[in-house]
Amino acid sequence: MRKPIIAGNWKMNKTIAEALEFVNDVKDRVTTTEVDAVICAPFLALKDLKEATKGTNIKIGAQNMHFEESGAFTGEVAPAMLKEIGIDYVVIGHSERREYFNETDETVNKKVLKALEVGIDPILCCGETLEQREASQTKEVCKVQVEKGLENVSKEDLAKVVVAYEPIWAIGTGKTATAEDANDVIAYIREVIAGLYGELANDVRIQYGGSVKPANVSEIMSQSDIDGALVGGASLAANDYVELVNF
Ligand SMILES: O=C[C@H](O)COP(=O)(O)O
Repeated sequence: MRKPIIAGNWKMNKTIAEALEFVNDVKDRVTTTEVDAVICAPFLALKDLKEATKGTNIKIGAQNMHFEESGAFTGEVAPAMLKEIGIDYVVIGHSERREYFNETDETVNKKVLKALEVGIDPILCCGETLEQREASQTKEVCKVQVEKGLENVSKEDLAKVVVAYEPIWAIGTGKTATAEDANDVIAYIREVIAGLYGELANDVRIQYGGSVKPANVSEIMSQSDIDGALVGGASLAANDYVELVNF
């Protein structure tokens, strides 16, 4: 049985003060232990958020990290720096990072491997553009991104990886893939993982992301292969986050 995982991805939103106000508002309302409730926040707020959520059911994730351990990489954050403050998850290869910060399948793979090595669970993102969808390339694009992202991940580590399927055209646009469409692609992604790891693919949690909100989360979560959601915009409002997690 795969434990559902609902992760808010705040992107470049919320100061430390705003982040703390948010968790203080939601922490007593995120009581379920049947769902992994995660907040992926900007780097600066992570340490304070970890402290503020101690003893609660909320887990904290970063939105990126470098794959090198240390060195001359101005402006970057190393895996051990996140591990030191107890970060639980790290989003890797979000489409915004691929588009605006030149992330490639190769760097994504290096980051996935490094996260696993230091003991942080990676959320590996994949998804197609509108152009690719219209050219019926959705599955092929996801296949390549997932296969390359998982290269050299051991069987033992596989279940620590969360995959997030986010069709780019559905991110922040208000357009959602139908729950059935999303499930179809996610079931296909599971087949791709099964092609690499056999039955262990059944232990991998795969999220859907793209305009998920309280009004559509239960329909999305009722699908057979969808194990969670990676939520941008709607995760910024405390009441919405609580509703999402308690879908
Ligand atoms: O990481 C989250 C996704 O990019 C979805 O963002 P959204 O919920 O604002 O569409």
